[in-house]
Amino acid sequence: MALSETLGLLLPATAVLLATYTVYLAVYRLFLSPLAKVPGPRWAALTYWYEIYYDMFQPAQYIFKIKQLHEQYGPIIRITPDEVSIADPDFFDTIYAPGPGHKRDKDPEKGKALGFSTSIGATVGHDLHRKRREPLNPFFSHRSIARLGPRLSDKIQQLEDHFARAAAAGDVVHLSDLYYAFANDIVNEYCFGHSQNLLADPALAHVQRKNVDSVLLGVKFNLHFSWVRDLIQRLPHSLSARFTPPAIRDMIRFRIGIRKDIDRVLNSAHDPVTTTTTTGQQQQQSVFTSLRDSPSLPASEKSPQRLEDEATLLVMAGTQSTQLSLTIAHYHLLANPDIMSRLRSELSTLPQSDLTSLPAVEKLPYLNAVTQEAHRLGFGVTGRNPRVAPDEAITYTNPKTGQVYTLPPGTSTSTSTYLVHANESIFPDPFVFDPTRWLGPAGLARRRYQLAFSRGPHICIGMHLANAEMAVALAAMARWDMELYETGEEDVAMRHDYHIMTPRLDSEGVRLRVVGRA
Ligand code: HEM
Repeated sequence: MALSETLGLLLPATAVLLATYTVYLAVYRLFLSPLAKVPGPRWAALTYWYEIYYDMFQPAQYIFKIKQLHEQYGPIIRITPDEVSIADPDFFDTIYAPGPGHKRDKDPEKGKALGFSTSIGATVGHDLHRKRREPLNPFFSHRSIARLGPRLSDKIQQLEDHFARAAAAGDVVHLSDLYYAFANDIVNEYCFGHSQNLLADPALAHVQRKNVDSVLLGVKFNLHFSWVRDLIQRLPHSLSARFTPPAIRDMIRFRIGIRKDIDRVLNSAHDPVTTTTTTGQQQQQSVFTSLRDSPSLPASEKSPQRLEDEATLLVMAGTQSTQLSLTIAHYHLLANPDIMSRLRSELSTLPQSDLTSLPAVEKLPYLNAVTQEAHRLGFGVTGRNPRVAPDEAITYTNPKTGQVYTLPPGTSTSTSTYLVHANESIFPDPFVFDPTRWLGPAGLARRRYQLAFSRGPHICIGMHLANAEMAVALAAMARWDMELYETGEEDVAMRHDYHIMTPRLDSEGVRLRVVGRA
């Protein structure tokens, strides 16, 4: 048979097959799927293009649309053909932190957005995640972080030197850059025993921060079209470089730097680097020397590629999220003099020598409340981070109608932090920065709705580190009189969800002038 005849038969047959499959898929998704009875817009049940529209054409807006849809359809809705959103703050733990005996996997599709697929943050399976996370946990306990006090003080001194120089010269301080550098130096030193001392070079910090922002702007594309990224990565370097934007090239350089650090650690495998604490105990110097020596991890888990993934996540998460919470807190302290004055009067109750002491400042209730409120309006990881119960059905009863929904094992289910932190019944006037909502018995009761660090097996490993950084940095900034410079609430308010909360896209970050010592 001639080629043209074969094609003449094959093309219509393929078209008929495709059309039949499309009709079958539509009928399945709308009527036969176990999720068919879950309320929500039919377009969202029918096609992923509904989500793609609100992620890509309305830049990173689906998170807000989902809140609107909940107001329209109720607390449980289907937001993609395979994912259900439940806007019930009291159901959060069932999805994310169900307790012993219940497994929760991550949704494998969502991990594609960021890359570093073998890091704990992107590990899909419950058991593998546990195996990878266990050797890391001791490093990030409250006790371990408490030992960092003196190192934090050095970095605070560097930060204050910038404030002092800016006060003398009348310069504008790019606070977002300084906090980016501050958090980056600390997490690098903790992971590898050294940093690039970014705080000494705010201009470089600016470039790196902007590059990370640009990379994050690509997360929605990577989420929906990860195959394009994978394809580009498989091209010869000379070709792929043409399609690679400058920010991604910088990210590649960043990963090459991380790999060098990992190689250095792995190559000193028989010479573990240890330090002696003030009590004379020997302790591992850095996170990665410890991972390298961990007896619970098989060799395959210590491959350079896996450790590179782990380190990339730790450094990125440890820098960007902490910078955001610090910047939000600092902005609101300057924009609301009454809040600043209450913080200062609390700090004035401490002896002078304790003002830079981590154990002393982290116990201050109002300073802690300011931190909590900054975390709340930072919304933690804004990407929905759905969970999948691999071997049990999840049952949800709509409290208003009494209707029961049974989501079969394997259903991707989520509650975004935005749905909880912006819930008026828990946080009245949710977009107002009000630390007092975390004080007293009512404040204590509200803590269970603080989800900035999530909960359950994937709870943020760097929570105590971030809080320690917040405590010492906020105590330090309160020692200075500052004025915001060409900065408004739009520079710290969530306007997009690019995995983390993103303010208006043309924001320069928080900038200020330092008047002098308070
Ligand atoms: C204010 C600062 C921070 C916030 C709001 C924050 C928020 C979060 C959230 C919400 C998660 C859970 C994501 C999920 O459900 O998959 C998470 C995970 C993680 N965070 Fe943080 N984080 C912060 C600081 C840090 C720091 C300082 C580090 C570095 C030490 C860090 C490292 C990680 C890692 C490695 C994970 C993955 C944990 C796992 O999947 O087991 N984060 N973070």
